[in-house]
Amino acid sequence: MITFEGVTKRYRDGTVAVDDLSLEVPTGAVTVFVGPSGCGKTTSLRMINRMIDATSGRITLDGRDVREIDPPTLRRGIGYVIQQAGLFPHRKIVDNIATVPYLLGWDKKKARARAMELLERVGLDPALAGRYPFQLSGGQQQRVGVARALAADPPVLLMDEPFSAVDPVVRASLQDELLRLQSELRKTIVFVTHDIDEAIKLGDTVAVLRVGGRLAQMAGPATLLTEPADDFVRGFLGRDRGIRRLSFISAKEVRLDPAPGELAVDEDGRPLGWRTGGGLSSFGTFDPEADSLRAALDAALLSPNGTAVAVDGDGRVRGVARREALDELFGAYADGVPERARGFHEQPPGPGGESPPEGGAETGRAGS
Ligand SMILES: Nc1ncnc2c1ncn2[C@@H]1O[C@H](COP(=O)(O)OP(=O)(O)OP(=O)(O)O)[C@@H](O)[C@H]1O
Repeated sequence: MITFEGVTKRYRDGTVAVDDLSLEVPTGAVTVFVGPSGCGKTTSLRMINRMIDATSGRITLDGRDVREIDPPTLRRGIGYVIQQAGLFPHRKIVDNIATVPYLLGWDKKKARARAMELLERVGLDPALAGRYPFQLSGGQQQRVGVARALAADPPVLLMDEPFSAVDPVVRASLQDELLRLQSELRKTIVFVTHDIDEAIKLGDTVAVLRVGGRLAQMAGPATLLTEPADDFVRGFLGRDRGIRRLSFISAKEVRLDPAPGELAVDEDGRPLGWRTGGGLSSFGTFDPEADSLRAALDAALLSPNGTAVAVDGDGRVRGVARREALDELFGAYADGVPERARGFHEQPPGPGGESPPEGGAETGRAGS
């Protein structure tokens, strides 16, 4: 665990970037620092690995004051990922990833083998190993940045706006990849962003900072959306809080009815459409085992009769969710949403999970 205990950072010119910050970063989870430009996110992050030293207060890592640990030793246990990856331009990808193992004195063969393993782990083609950074796309470079930070298997990962220089589609896939990696690796991650949607998607816990480096609220994303502490947090969260909250409720709880005869299916039981006058109309699907209530609602809205089609992982019809069944759950959660700790946070679709089932359905899958 990392703790901030009354941490203040005053720069030489008198700017107070962080003011009496106290919070706990739990082990094995993603904690996001989010807030407007200049609120002290980067300063807070860099005080953890002592790229910046606090003026007063104390930061501990597993109970030890980081000031008692010499910076090179401290940083060996802390991976660091920055915007635009910060790769060494004259080193091949494989050697970029192996930077820390080389520094640690690993033999070249072992370090390179580790780099190749990580290249695959972050979803890159091993054939890219021999290229130079300029020969990779921005998204690929960011993946290399993540691989490099993971090379020596540090328990802690600091990520400073790592995905903000790429376009929204690439950014979403990098976020999904990080969630997937984290479900295997369970690192202690501190992630800085100014994008509240990214914070809500990635964070197990989200710390909202206000300018002046003061903590406005720290909570799980569902609580943040349900109970913003004040007008600043409410304003920062923006619109659609009610809909976005639904991403934190599993669609498992939706009551299913048997599929009616109006729903046409193919020979494998996959939906084809709702029978209307002369043909088939559109429909939306959701997988109750994997999707959220938001995805189920979206699926209902995609069907002209307001009924969502529930499918299994292979896209076969399991039943239907009528609007009344969805409304029951909306009512049940009107006062609050259980945190991810209660067992659900919509995970990114698995490989191939984004393609609609055959028959051209629009799926109700909604990003969180
Ligand atoms: N070396 C420095 N000397 C003086 N002031 C600084 C220095 N570095 C940062 N600051 C100031 O400290 C405050 C916090 O900066 P910081 O970079 O931590 O914020 P941030 O929340 O990460 O911002 P952004 O989202 O724009 O990157 C800002 O007012 C900034 O201008």
